[in-house]
Amino acid sequence: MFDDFDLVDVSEITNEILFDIRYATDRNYFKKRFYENNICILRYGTTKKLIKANELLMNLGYRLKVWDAYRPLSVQKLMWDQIKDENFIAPPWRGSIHNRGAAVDVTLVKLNGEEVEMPTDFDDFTYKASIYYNDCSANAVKNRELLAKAMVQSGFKRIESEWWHFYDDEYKKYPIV
Ligand SMILES: C[C@@H](N)C(=O)N[C@H](C)C(=O)O
Ligand SMILES: [Zn+2]
Repeated sequence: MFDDFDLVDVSEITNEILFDIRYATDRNYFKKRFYENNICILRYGTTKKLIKANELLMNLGYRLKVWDAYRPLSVQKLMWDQIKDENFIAPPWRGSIHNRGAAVDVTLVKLNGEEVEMPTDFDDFTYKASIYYNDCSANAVKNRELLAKAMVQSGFKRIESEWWHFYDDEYKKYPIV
């Protein structure tokens, strides 16, 4: 039906994953709406991996909630202009894996959608967002690592500076669009 390269609306492929695309609202670090539509777009190849991670988590009583997925390069430029810190935002001349439709910002919720405790909220651009930050509750660390284990088992990689950010380990086959 789809080719791995196709950019798809993930909600048309699965209804098991929740979406709260923060940049389609002003509930984000920038307090600004960047996207016109509240749609989660990813490469189909990446979507299949996300669905696998969600299945693993559903077996444990959780599911994924997506905060960000494909991001146009024009938005990357606007964000870079305000942050200019490569720990937290990819510079537009290199491009983000979000711009390839192969990175996703996700958190864990219970099956009924109830939030679970995590070390920080989305886009906390401080050391508290690091995957090595443990000066928070043991429950928050446990939930962060549960999320990461399911994502990594499904073909994603982590970055050190943001616990919610995961990228498809085959991202290089997808160009920036
Ligand atoms: C802006 C932030 N949510 C983000 O996505 N940062 C990563 C590193 C990126 O820009 O690729
Ligand atoms: Zn991200």
